[in-house]
Amino acid sequence: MSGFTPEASSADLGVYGLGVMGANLARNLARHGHSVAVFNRTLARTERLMERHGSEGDFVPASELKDFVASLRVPRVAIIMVQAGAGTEAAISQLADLMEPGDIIVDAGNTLYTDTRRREEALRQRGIHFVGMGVSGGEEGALLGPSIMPGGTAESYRRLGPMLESISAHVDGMPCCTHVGPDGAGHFVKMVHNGIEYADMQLIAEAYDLLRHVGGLSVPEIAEVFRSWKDSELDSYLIDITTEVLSRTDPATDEPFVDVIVDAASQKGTGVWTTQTALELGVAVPAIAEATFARAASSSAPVRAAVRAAAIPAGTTPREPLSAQEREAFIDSVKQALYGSKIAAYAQGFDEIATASQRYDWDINLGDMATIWRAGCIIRARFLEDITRAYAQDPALPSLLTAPGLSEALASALPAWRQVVATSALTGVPAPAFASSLAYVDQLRAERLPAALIQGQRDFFGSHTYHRVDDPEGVYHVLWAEPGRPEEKWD
Ligand SMILES: NC(=O)C1=CN([C@@H]2O[C@H](COP(=O)(O)OP(=O)(O)OC[C@H]3O[C@@H](n4cnc5c(N)ncnc54)[C@H](OP(=O)(O)O)[C@@H]3O)[C@@H](O)[C@H]2O)C=CC1
Ligand SMILES: O=C(CO)[C@H](O)[C@H](O)COP(=O)(O)O
Repeated sequence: MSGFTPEASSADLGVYGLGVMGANLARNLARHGHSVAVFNRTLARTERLMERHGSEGDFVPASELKDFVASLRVPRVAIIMVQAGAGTEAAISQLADLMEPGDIIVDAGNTLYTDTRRREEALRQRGIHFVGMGVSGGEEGALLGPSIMPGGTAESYRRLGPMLESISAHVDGMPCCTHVGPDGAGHFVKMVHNGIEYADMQLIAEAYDLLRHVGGLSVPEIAEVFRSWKDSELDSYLIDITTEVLSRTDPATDEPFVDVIVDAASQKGTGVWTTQTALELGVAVPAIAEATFARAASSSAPVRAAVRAAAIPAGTTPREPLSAQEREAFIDSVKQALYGSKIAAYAQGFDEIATASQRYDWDINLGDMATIWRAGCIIRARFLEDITRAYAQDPALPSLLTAPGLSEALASALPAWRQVVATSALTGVPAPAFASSLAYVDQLRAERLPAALIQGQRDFFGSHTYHRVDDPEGVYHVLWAEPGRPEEKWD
């Protein structure tokens, strides 16, 4: 039986959890010259890392957690990269019992920011810095340079920052890592990153579906369309990987690979958290919510089967093959609808971050968030350069929809976008995220909303009161049950 007993105080920092992300994060740190203590609950993973990659740098493996902690130089830094929920809770509590005031525990997994706030406060009472840190980039990003979003104290960032910035992705020499803000700010921003990721993926999937079922394109043709969008404002990692997935043929059946995958999208929770949190904060994120609901709807197999069996008719417009000219025009319209929807989805995500930053006094720099998402992470895209520029010009931008450049792009996309949403409704090829993103823009640009009627209804049934346009601060109520229905002004 093998076992590792490391030398005391021999490692710069440690990684606890050597699964997909943890192992690659540890390798990335070691490859950048840091001596990295490594520990995993199941020893086999530590052994595998050492066997396969032990020569890549200065690893300090430990079989026992107490030896792992003892191997860290003071003040100790331990990065946890384990399953969210009970696994993370267990790892934090075990580490905290072995650490001392001044030490730093980093939770680098996807964790709900309210848990991070709670843990940060509890560990602060014990003098231990707790850092909730978002990491994005998947398996490859963790190894070659992720986007890193650390929260916690400024003091902990002074110790962590240089190590994290050394292993993050870089754009024009700038690291895709910055101190996001105190306590749960880092995990909050990672959560919204994932919410935007859900929306972006759903929008791309809707574009694919419309091109296939309305445009009549074959899967390889759609792959070529996506490939050509790389030379446009839509250039992004998610478009790249979509092209790869659509270009694959299943070797067993010779069918397009996408046709052999069960059409039920899974989720691990970050889209739900982003949507729930937006509801709690009172921020509208319909594209993110719609993307999350679309995954749920796709996975409701019995409900889908029952409704399919009910033979509810499809759209009323006959789906005749488009002429070559119509096809090209439709492809361009879908492209514009995708870009317009994407701007709307990012605007929603940034709005959610801005609202939380105010609520929790985090002072998050939105321009910095766009900057660190330009490379390394799943939502990396050319378009993030525009967002970075927009916040550089006006850090207090009320909405990305109003940013110079983006508002013009939105305006120019709108006619085609409306056509695409109308076509989706008429043909019955669903495009919920395209439609809700469009409705979001239309709501925000409207001079008057029917919300006034809702206020009237609320006042009628529940005396919930309303404000008048000629006295916006005053509180009014109509005595609906009394003759003549007089209006009262309340103090
Ligand atoms: N995969 C991805 O693309 C990304 C994942 N993340 C986040 O990173 C974290 C790790 O994910 P990933 O590497 O994919 O997961 P894996 O499933 O590959 O690895 C899970 C790790 O968690 C450990 N673990 C589980 N339960 C416990 C426990 N009770 N006590 C101690 N250790 C435990 C496992 O140890 P053992 O070997 O003993 O089972 C293993 O090391 C998650 O929070 C995830 O959300 C973040 C960004 C991207
Ligand atoms: O954090 C990530 C990417 O940024 C993880 O890959 C996460 O698991 C993605 O979410 P889901 O599994 O719900 O699609």
